[in-house]
Order: sequence, then structure tokens, then C-alpha cells
Amino acid sequence: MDPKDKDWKQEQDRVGRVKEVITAKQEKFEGSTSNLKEDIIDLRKKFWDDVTVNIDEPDDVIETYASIKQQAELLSERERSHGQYFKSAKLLERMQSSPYFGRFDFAEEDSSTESFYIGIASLMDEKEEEFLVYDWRAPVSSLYYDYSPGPVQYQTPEDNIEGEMTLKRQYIIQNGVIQGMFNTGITIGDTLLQKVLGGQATSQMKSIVATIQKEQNSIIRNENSRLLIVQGVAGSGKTSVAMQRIAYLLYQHRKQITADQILLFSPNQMFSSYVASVLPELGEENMQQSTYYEYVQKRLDQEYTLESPFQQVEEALTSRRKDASHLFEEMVRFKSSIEFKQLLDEYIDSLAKEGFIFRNIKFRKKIKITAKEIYNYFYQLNDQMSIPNRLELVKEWILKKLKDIESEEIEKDWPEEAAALLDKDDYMSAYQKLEQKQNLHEETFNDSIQEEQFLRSLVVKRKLAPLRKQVKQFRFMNIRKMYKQLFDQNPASLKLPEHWAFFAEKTLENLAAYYLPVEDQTAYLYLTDRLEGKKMNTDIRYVFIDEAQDYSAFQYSYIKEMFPSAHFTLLGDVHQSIFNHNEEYSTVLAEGWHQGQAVKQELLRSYRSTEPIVEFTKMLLEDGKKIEAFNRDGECPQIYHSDSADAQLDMIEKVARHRLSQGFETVAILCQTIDECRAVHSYLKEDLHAGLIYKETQPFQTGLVILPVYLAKGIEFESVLVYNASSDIYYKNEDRLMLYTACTRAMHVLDVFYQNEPSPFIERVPENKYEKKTAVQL
Ligand SMILES: Nc1ncnc2c1ncn2[C@@H]1O[C@H](COP(=O)(O)OP(=O)(O)OP(=O)(O)O)[C@@H](O)[C@H]1O
Repeated sequence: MDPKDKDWKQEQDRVGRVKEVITAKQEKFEGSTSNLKEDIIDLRKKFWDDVTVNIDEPDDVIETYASIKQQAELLSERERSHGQYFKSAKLLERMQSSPYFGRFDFAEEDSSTESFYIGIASLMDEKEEEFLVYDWRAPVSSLYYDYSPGPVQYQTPEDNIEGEMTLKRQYIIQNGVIQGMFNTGITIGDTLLQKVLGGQATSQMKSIVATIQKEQNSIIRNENSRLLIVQGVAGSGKTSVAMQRIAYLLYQHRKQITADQILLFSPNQMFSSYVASVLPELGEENMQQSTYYEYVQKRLDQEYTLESPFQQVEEALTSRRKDASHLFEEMVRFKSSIEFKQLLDEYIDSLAKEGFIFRNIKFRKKIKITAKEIYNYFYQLNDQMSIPNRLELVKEWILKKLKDIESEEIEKDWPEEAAALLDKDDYMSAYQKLEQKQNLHEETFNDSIQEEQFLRSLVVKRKLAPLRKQVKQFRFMNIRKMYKQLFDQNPASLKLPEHWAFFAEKTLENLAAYYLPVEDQTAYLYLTDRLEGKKMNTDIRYVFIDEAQDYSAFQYSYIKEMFPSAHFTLLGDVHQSIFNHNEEYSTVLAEGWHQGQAVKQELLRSYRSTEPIVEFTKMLLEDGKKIEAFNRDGECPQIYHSDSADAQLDMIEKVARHRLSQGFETVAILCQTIDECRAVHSYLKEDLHAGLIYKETQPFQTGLVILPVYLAKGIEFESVLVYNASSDIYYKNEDRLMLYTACTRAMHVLDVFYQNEPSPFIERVPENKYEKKTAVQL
């Protein structure tokens, strides 16, 4: 449609009217926020003036407490409202520039036609009577995403509404001016989607709210399933859908849940920062975000050197190149499986009868309670009780013993000596405490004997405090030795897998060095939790797992138990598994977790890459035929042959330079290993300013970057150069998936380089799907 059109003028006039309403609301808002701000400042300043502090009598203390609490609640209520106002003000600001992105005309049966305008938030008219804009998440808005003109229906909480859609229209509005307007047919504006997808990549993921596709909408709005599993091909919008779904849930259940009750497991920290701006852009707060590895680190980092998942891949790739034993792979596979979890369960059952390992309890270098004593106490408890319950009793028993130890120690010489060494501040605060105590007991004289006793007791209590804390944290049991015992004693009662001797040897070596590889981490946590009693998180209501194909079956089972009150959304792609867990993800896909409650959805259309790139990448897979490309034109992938390492590097340099000169803002050279990345990096001339990314903690950056494929997961680049896609590098099935992952990171252009022979996976791609080159002619 063009600006001379009559409709265009009418629409622009409407945008103008809506903007006026927004301006009026903004002014009203400013008034209320500044009042609120003043209120808050005032409240903070006068906090203590309005609180009655009196601690003379117990009743006064209670009153004082109530008064402080009331004042604090008032303050936090004002602060909350201010936060809410601030968020709404930001949304209004955004809507000033672009109040809505879509419209449809709809007539309910036997009623007249009404126009519905859809935007990032709802907007009422001046009288607060009619909707000028509907929030994209409102029930009626689903019509916009699900239907083209014709008969339609949608679901409200109460009813199913049917009717006729007579028009569907999309807008690009910038700074309050309509830049583009399209009437759309079957899918939501190919034209708009073309424009969006043809744009530049940034270091932050964008929201797709204006162009959500029908198949994506059904995932975003899925309400009923306890477990929603999405299998979506590369670039099909899984991450985008996850973010939109979170925004939808926050809107739909705004009275019941808050953003901190939603947790997203993301593949790495770089990815976490990549998606961090999507929700704020939609006026919502960010959910909690963590990588699984961060969770493991929080719990085990102090005791062990932990292998990161990326070190695990790197290790696997490097040892494979050295042709190291396939037994390593076998071990990782076994330890990631449910069979290992079952083996641990059997082992834990056996510990209920014998074999538990405790630590001696020492105080001032002397053993006060021996491990044997604790052992005897533990096993004389009723064996019908669970292990955690018995340990709870053991803990109480030890704490009681520590009380006796405290009394004995107070009478010894050392506390007196230590008391003499207390520094002035400590001494003064002890003295004040004592005085307070004396006052409370209405004793008016200063008793020096009592003072000395008080100081002794203070010193002993302080010295015992860390030990008490450790006991409360169950540190009196030796998990490490019990994990070790499983491997070095091979308990006869357990059914051990083939190659166990090899697994045991390697595990014992690692434990001796206080090194915990990825495949042992979940097992170790599981053992700890089963013994101590599970650390469940019942606050979290929704768990999202992105790159779900990279989690092992054992991890799934563990995560599921960790969040018993949560609904789960898993988003993954079996074709992008580079941690070798794709079999398990296939099992999760096939069986689900919660029998009968799992819903599976497939996304087959790829939006990220141009059609020629998708047509090429799908042929890399054995079963990629059903992947559909979105019709976006572009250059054919270029495949460069070279006959030496230097020639290849030389070509890479030239092509990277060319891609940058074409104006691409994000250009990535993807390699299999970090060593390769380093080699490429040191070859490139300095004026290219290539960034080397070798750690997952580095932030996403624009310009030219070199990184291993496994760190590029979930992320996209306008231009991708794949280094060394040669027959000796990408040849096994896992390599096929890695090559597919690498090539599917490209949005607009893809260049693949190899030396001597190309990977067999490239060879099977029909030659009309790419352009073969032996030299760089630009
Ligand atoms: N409906 C849509 N409208 C506009 N852009 C979309 C839409 N769906 C997906 N995209 C875009 O396609 C690209 C890929 O999306 P996203 O990263 O969410 O896919 P993915 O399935 O998670 O990919 P991968 O598994 O390959 O990491 C992004 O640039 C995203 O903005």
C-alpha cells in the first residue's frame, strides 16, 4: 500500500490521535510519579521519626517491632508502585514511537464489525472506556496470529467466540509515522517478516512480537501441559518463542506469578546476556536465568576443580584426534544415563544398612567425637527411618555433644588467654552485651567474676561457631569418600556395567586430584541430596530449558526432582546435539517425563537463514528433507577448496575482509576446537581487529569474531565462515551435527573452507546447492 492511498491517510490520522492519548497519559503519569518519588524520599528521611522505639518492657519491644514493620511495608509498597509506574512509563514511551503493529477487523456472529489494533501493551481511551490498542497477549489478539481473513474463533477463559475476520493489516510505525502498511493473507506478513529477517544482527536478541507465526503462537500460548517439548529445527525461533512465552505467562498469570518464579536454563553465559533485553523491551521483568554449570558451581566449586561442559567437548574432540580410547566415550555415556542413577539408588539403599562414612569431629586439633562413634550412633537408629531422617537425629545428637564440649572448654585455660587477646571493639561489644543482660535481670552491680565467665564463654562460642555451622550442613558425613567407595570397593551387591574397571580407575584418579568432570557432577549432587534430603525448590513455577538436546537423561531426572512444583518447557533440536546426548533427548521426546501429560510440538520452518543457506544446510543432515525455508533470497553458500593449511588461512583472511567491507556487522569464523581458533586468530592481520572467544563467560560482541562452534550455540551472525570443514575433521556423526550447527548460525551469507578433501557430509549435498571455489575472486 502506498502513502497516497485513502486508507493510509486515515490510518496516519488514527496514529496521531492515539499518540495524543499517550501524551496525555504520560503527563498524568509524570505527575503521579513525581508525587510518589517525593513520598518515598520523605518516607526514607523520616523513617525513624514515625517509628516509636521503646524497648523498656517486652510489650514495648513488640510494639516497636510492629511500628517498624508498618513503616517498612509502607515504604516498600510505595517503592513497588514507583517501579510499576516506571515500567508503564517506559512502555508508553515506546508506544509513543510505535503504538501498534497490527490490526484486524472482526465481527462476532450477528454483531457489527469492530477493528482491533494490536501492540506491545493495552491502551485505553481518555475515558478509560474503550481499548485503542490491545495487548498482544489478550485472548482476542490470538486471532491476529492464528488466522487469515475468513471464519475464525478464539478462546476466552469463559467461552469460545466465533465470527468472521474481514481484514488483517500490518504496520511499520517509527517515530509516530507510518513507514509501511500491508494487508496480509495466509501468514503474517511475509513482507514485514522479510524486512525483519533481512536486517542486521545485534548483540542483543530482538522480540518477535509483531511477526509471531501461527505454529509459534500455539507454543507461546500453551496453557495446559505440565511438560511442553518443542523439537524445532535450527533457526525456527525456539529461543524467541521461549522469551515470548515467558512474557505471555507473566501477563496471563500476573496475579499468581512473578518473574522470579520462572527459571530459564540457558546454554552458556554469553547466551544469557544475548537474551537479557527481550523481556524488558516488552515491559516485563527478566526471569531468573542460570546455566546448569553455574548451579553445579554454586554447590561444588569450593571442594573441587570442576570441568565445564565446554571443556568436556574440547577434551572429547582433542582425545578423539589422538585416537584415544572409545572407553572414555562409553564412560561419559554411562554416567549420563538413568542406569547410573539406578546404580546409585541401589548403592544408597545399601548404605542404609552399612558402609556409611563419617568424619571425626575435631576441635582445636583434638578429636572430640570419632567417626566410629557417629557410625555406631547412626546404625543403632531404627533402620525403618530414611537416611535423611536418621542424619537429622545424628545432627541433633552431635550438636548436643558440642554443648557439653562447650561447657568443658570454658573451664580450661585457653579461653582466658584468648579473652585477654580480644581487641578493643570486641571487648567493648561483649561488655555492652553483658551490661544489657545485667540490666534485663535488674542486677545493678558490676560483677567481675561474671564478666570473666562471660568473656570465656564468648570466646569458646566463637571458636565453636564454624564447627556448629558445618555440623548443621551435614559436613560430618564424608560424601567424597562414599562416592569414591562406590568405585574402589565395587560392592558385590550391585550390578555393575561392562568396562566398570576402566570407569573406576579413571574416576578414582580424578577424585584423588579433586577434579570432577561433567559426567560425575550430577551423580555427585544426586548422591549428596539423597543422603542429606533433597534440596527442592518449590517456588519456581515454570522451568524453561533451551538447547534441551544438550542435557543428559540423568540431568533431566535430577532437574525434574529439583523443581517439583514447576511446569516445564523444553526447547531443543536433535540435530544440534554436540554433547552426545541426542539419544537421550530423543527418548525424552518419545516418552515424555510425565506420562500422559507431555505435549510435543514441532517447528520445521527456519527463519534465521536465507533460503539458499537453508537448502544447503538441510542436505547436511540424514533426515533434513522436511526442514522448510522461509522465502528470503540470498547468495548461494560458497565452498572454498585449498590444498594447504596456509592457503586456507589466506582465503579465510580475504573472505573475512570482503564480508566486513560489504557492511556485515557480525561476522564469525567458526572452528571445531580452541586450538584451531587460536591458529586462525594469530594468522589474521591485526587491522581486522578479530576478537577471539574461547570462554563462555565472554560477552557477545559485534565485528569479526573467532570462536568454537560449541560456544556459538543459540547465537547467530550475519556472515559465517566455517574453518576446516575437511574430511579428517568433520567425519563422524557427531561432526555432522557440529557442522550443521556451525552452518546454521548464518543469517545472510555462508562461506565454508576445507583443505584437500571436503567433509563427506558436504560431498553428499547436491552441487547445485552451493558454489565451488578454488580461489578467492571478489
Ligand atoms: N516469527 C518470527 N518473526 C521474526 N523473526 C523471527 C521469528 N521467528 C524466528 N525469528 C528470527 O529467527 C532467528 C532465529 O530464532 P531463534 O534464535 O529463536 O531460533 P532457534 O530455534 O532458537 O535457533 P537455534 O536452535 O538454531 O539456535 C532470530 O533472528 C529470530 O529473531
